[in-house]
Amino acid sequence: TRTTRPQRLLRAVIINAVRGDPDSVIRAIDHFCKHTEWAMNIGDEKGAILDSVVMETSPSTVLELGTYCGYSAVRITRLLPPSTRLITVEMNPDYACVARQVIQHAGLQDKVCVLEGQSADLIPKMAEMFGIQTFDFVFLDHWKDRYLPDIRLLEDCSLLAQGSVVLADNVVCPGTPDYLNYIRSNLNYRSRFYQAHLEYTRVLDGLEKSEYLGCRQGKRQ
Ligand SMILES: Cc1cc(C(=O)N2CCN(C)CC2)sc1-c1cc(O)c2nc[nH]c(=O)c2c1
Ligand SMILES: [Mg+2]
Repeated sequence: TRTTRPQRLLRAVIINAVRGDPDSVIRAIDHFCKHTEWAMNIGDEKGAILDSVVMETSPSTVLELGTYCGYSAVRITRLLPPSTRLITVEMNPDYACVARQVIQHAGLQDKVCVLEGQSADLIPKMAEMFGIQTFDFVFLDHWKDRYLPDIRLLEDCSLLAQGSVVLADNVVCPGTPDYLNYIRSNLNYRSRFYQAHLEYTRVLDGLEKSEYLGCRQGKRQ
């Protein structure tokens, strides 16, 4: 196939969404994925849960790991107050290129920084790069095997504060058992599972929301 799936998704956004209207971008991507071609955006069912967690957190500093085509970056950023920025990390340059165009079509380019590179390399530089201390909200949606090492790295870099919220996609499908075991048995977090379905399918999936309680000791027995 001449074009890639992200490029075909971008074309659907350009054709069907109103420039500057984030909700129409979200609708155009969901329509494309339901009726034309499945793609690994969080989607509308889990997206509504993401929206509610973002709104209840009302974060000032936001980090997303795993941009893909920018769908969740648009979902999150459209809910943020004017002065707040989203930092989103994507290791695949082709995905990052499409995401920047999707985000621009939504009119949110001034509120989103798409960082190309590996989360493991970039997390230690975040505080210095952006002049921030901690993230109020972190969305994990990059790769199941990186959730656990990256949450540990965020802790080690003191990038989580008491009250910080970490939301993880795909904890059932494809599944992140090591991350779930860690976060649910760790006294420094209060976790809650939101049952849902894999985007655009009837396959079971879910989101895990974990509030960082600050640095206590020990593990739950
Ligand atoms: C690539 C893929 C295939 C899945 C699946 O079970 N499939 C059966 C059903 N058919 C229809 C689709 C394909 S689930 C999934 C996936 C979904 C996400 O939300 C992801 N988020 C972040 N990073 C990922 O690697 C990621 C992968
Ligand atoms: Mg996902």
